[in-house]
Amino acid sequence: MEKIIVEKSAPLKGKVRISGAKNAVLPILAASLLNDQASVIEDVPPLKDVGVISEVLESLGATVETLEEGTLRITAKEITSHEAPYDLVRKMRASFLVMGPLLARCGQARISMPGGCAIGTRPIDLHLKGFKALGAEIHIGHGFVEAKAEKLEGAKIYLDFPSVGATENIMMAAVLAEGETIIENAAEEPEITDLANFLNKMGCSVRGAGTDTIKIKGVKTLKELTHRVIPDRIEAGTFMVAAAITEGDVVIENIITDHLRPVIAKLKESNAEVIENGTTVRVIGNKEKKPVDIKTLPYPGFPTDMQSQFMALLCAIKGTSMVTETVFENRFMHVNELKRMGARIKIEGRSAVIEGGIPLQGAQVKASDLRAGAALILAGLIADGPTEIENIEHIDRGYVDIEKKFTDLGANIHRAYRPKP
Ligand SMILES: CC(=O)N[C@H]1[C@@H](OP(=O)(O)OP(=O)(O)OC[C@H]2O[C@@H](n3ccc(=O)[nH]c3=O)[C@H](O)[C@@H]2O)O[C@H](CO)[C@@H](O)[C@@H]1O
Ligand SMILES: C=C(OP(=O)(O)O)C(=O)O
Repeated sequence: MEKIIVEKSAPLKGKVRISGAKNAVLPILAASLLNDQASVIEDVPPLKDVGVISEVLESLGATVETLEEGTLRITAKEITSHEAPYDLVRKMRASFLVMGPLLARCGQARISMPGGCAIGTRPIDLHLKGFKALGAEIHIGHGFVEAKAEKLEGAKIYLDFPSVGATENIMMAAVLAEGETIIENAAEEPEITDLANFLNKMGCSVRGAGTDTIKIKGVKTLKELTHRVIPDRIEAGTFMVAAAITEGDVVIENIITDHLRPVIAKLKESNAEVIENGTTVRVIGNKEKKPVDIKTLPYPGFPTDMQSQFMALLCAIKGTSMVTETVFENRFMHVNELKRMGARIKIEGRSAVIEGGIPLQGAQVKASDLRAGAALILAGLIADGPTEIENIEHIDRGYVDIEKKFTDLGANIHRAYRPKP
C-alpha cells in the first residue's frame, strides 16, 4: 500500500502549472456520450477519476482514444449498453452523470445507486426530480436506478438546492428533448459553464449557465467539436494555501482568477499577499497571519472543496478562527487527523472552532477524502517530524503529480510503499 510522507519544508518557492479541472472534465466526458460524432477534449488531467469515467464510457460502447498527452477523442457512434455497473459507480460517484446523456440518447438508463461517501450521504433525489419532470419513469431496486422515457419533453424544473451534479445531469438529459427546459435555482459553478460551452460547441442550445436560471432548447443533430477544459480552481487554491502556510512565494500558472474570488479574498484577509496577473497569480505568505472565519456555500461562495485545506492554514494562525460547512453534512473528517497532529479544533454542529498557532507535530494520519488528504499534506509541510499519510488513493483521484508539483516548489515530500503487516 502506498503512502505519502511529508516533512517540515522551507518556504515554498517557484512556479506551478495547474492542470485541467477534474470537476469539469468528468461531466464533459459523460456528455460526449450524447454525440454520435467525435468529441475532442484537451487538457484532460491524467487522474484516476478520468480513468474510471473512461472505463464507464467504453462499457457503454464509446471509444476513448488518446491523441496526444492530455488530449482525448471520444466517439460514441453507437451506444451498445445503457447500464453502468456497481463496480465502476462505487469507485466514483460522478459515474452517475452518464444517466442524463443515456436517457437523452437511448430513452433508457440503468445505473448503480452511487451511495454516500466520507463527506455525506449525497442523495440523488434532485437528479431524479429533474428526469421525472422531463417525462422519465424512475424505478429503484436491487441497488440500481432505472429511468425510461418514450420521449423527453422540455419542462420547468426548480432545484430545492443548487446541486452541481443535478444541474449537470438535467442539462445533459434536456439537450435533445422536445421543446424548452428551464432549470431554476441552478448551480452556478464554473464547471457548469464549461459543460454548457462544451454542449453548445456540440450543437446544443444552452443559455444562462453561470446564473441561477438555465434555459435549454432541444436540438435534433449534433456535431464534431474540440474543447479545452478549464483549469482546476481547487488545485490552484490548494497551492495558493501552500504558499501562505509555508510563508513562501509561489506563482500559480494557468488559472482563471475570477473562479478563485472567495479563495483570494480569504487569503488576503489572512494577511497573505496575492498578486493577480492575467492567467497567473502570485501568493506571498506573511509571518504575521490573521485568523479568519469561513463559511462554505454554493458558488460564488467559498467552495466546500477548499474547506479542509484552509483549515490546515488556520491551524497555523495564532488566534481563533471558525469554519462553517453548509454544503455537506459530514465534511469534518480531517479534523480528527489534524488533531492527531496537535491541532486544537472543536466541532460545534456545522462549525469547527480552531485555536490556531499551536505548533503541529508530524504523525501517522489517514486521508478520508481527496481534499482531506490535501489538507494533511499542507499541515505536514509545517509540522515537526514526518507526517505519514495513508489512504492516498483518495488524493490521486483529484491531484495530478502531486508530489512532483510540491517537490518542484522545494517541499520535502515523497511517496513510499507501506509493507504489509
Ligand atoms: C464531480 C464533482 O463535480 N463533484 C463536486 C460536486 O459534487 P456533487 O455534484 O455531488 O455536489 P452537489 O452540489 O450535488 O451537492 C451539494 C449538496 O446537495 C445535496 N444534494 C445533491 C443532489 C441531490 O439530488 N440531492 C441533494 O440533497 C448533497 O447531498 C450536498 O449536501 O459539487 C460539490 C459541491 O460544490 C463538490 O464538493 C464536488 O467536488
Ligand atoms: C468531493 C469531491 O469530489 P467528488 O464529488 O468526485 O467526490 C471533490 O472534488 O472534493
